Amino acid sequence: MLLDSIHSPTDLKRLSMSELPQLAQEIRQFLIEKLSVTGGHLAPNLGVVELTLAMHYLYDSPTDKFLFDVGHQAYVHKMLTGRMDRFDTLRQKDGLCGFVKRTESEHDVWEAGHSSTSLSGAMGMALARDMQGRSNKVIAVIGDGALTGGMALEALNHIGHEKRKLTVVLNDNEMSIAPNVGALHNYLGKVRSDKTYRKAKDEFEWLLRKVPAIGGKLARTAERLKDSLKYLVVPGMLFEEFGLKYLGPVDGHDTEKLIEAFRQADNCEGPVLVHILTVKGKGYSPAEADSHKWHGITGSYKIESGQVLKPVGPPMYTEVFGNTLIELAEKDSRIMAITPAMPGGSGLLGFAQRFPGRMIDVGIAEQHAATMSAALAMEGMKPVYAVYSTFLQRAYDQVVHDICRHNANVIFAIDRAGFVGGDGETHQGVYDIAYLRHIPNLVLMMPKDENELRRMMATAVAYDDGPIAIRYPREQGRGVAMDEQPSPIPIGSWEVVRDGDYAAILAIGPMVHVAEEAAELLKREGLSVRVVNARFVKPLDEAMLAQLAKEHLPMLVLEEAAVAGGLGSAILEHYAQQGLKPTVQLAGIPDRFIEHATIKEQRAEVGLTAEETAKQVRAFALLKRQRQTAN
Ligand SMILES: Cc1ncc(C[n+]2csc(CCOP(=O)(O)OP(=O)(O)O)c2C)c(N)n1
Ligand SMILES: CC(=O)[C@@H](O)[C@H](O)COP(=O)(O)O
Ligand SMILES: [Mg+2]
Repeated sequence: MLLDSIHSPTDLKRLSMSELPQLAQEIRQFLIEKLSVTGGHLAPNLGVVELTLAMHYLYDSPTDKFLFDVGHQAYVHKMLTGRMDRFDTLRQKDGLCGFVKRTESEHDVWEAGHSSTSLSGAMGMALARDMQGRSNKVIAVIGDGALTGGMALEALNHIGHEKRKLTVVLNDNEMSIAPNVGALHNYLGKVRSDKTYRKAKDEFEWLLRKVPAIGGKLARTAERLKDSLKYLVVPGMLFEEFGLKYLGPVDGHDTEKLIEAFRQADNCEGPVLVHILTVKGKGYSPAEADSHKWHGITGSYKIESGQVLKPVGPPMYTEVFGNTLIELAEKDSRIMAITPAMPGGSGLLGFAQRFPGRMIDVGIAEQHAATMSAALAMEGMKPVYAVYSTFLQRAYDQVVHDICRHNANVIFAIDRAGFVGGDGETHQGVYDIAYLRHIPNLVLMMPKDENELRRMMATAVAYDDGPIAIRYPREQGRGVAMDEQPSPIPIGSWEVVRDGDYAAILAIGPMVHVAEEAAELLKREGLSVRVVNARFVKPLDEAMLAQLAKEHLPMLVLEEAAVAGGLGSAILEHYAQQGLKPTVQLAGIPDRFIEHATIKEQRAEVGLTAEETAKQVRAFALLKRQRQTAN
């Protein structure tokens, strides 16, 4: 096996070009086998085997900078840079990160997780290089999906302006996670299939090669003619208009052709875009046939059959959301679903099938999705903006400026709220409470189980007074019975799920059940603890807060979200404004990033467990005695 001899890019360079196809085959086999146990982003990585080989074969990483957009397709890069032996730990606690990770290797120069940042990174690295008089290469690999992200176009615009030397490799596999959407996608499709240009270009080059060595003038004319021919037929001219030289399309699975194209790019002045055509999932038939499903696999699969092993038990919150939205949309034709490139992950495929034209996938464009939703609401529609908590971070200003300021009646369906597990720190949905609750006009709520999610969706659709957000976790429901006709919940009303008079735990979402388990543990010690489902972050249930203060119950606020700016902070602010000083302790995510692991491990890492919660509540007794002694 050639692969056994590869421990660094230096080892790779010792191989002959003719050995690379075999190595590519071995890399694919390695990925298919390893990920059949660990899960991960199989299809994207199978599509970039030859590309990554060509880059490491021709260039000198880390002197030459490789920037992988999103970074979910960097497994081959990790294999070639000495991390093959760590793939059994992929996306696991203290294991190999599923994205590029600077602390893992000197070859990992640019981290991501969120898409469309690589071109800005490349521009910055090229600028720094030039300011420091260095001469290294800068190569950014960006997919056709990530190219629909606004940041990428901002960077392209600047790259074309600066005209500094760098290479953009556009990895065009016609797929985002779902099939890619948008004018850019259609445009690239023309280049992929433009037989006229490809035939004319090949014939022209054949002709040029036939004519004996052409003198300078005629060569320059020929070059100009080729460019004008290109201008006439090749739609890839968009990039030339942006100020980048366009090369391609190149077969993205032919290592030799890729190396030739990169060499050509290296010989050009200024920025170059090399457009490569690849197949997402290349080399594994189930993934080639359905690269949407095989974009990212959570869990394991059977290699031969391609059967993905699904968790048994209640449906994910996402599935309950998708099914409930269909029910609601049956009765309300104003309802539209908007997704920034995540129709599958957000549970909207059924909705799209049932209501063609009422599910709008805008591509990787969270900002555009938000502002467009505001306009839809202003014009009498009932837009449901379905977005992961972490990706909504991209649209913070649009939420403030275009939705809440207008009090636009947009419904936010914020999925992946809380820890997300294997995707780790770039994807944790733990900041949305902090970045949303301070915005005027917004209602923010989170259900304790899947039935309450349905009730909150009914609440949101019935609510016409402005923006309203529901956040829910990346996990299965609790297996509770679901109301046939979910009834709306009074806005701002919390729920006492367990009575008690020793202390109170105010919890939200899945933490309500952690609180109930903690209360059960404490009951065995004779301590009766009240559990409140503090399901509205905004508005707070001020009547219940007054009651709790009046009873002098010490309180613990339990949330799977950043403590800073979270629900607990809101409660402390409320009491401070009332001039009250009850005992309120906060339990949530501390001021640091939480890396990849299972959700259970991530919760344990920050103490969001029944045992830790019980310990904190038990400490109230000590606090009480200390206070009594002091008085
Ligand atoms: C800001 C942001 N929005 C959404 C996502 C989710 N996401 C991850 S990869 C991906 C598709 C990327 O498509 P492309 O760039 O073509 O790469 P490919 O997977 O096809 O290689 C999306 C939408 C993200 N990572 N970042
Ligand atoms: C790389 C990326 O951002 C997406 O593929 C993300 O990993 C999807 O997350 P879920 O698996 O939670 O849908
Ligand atoms: Mg793609």
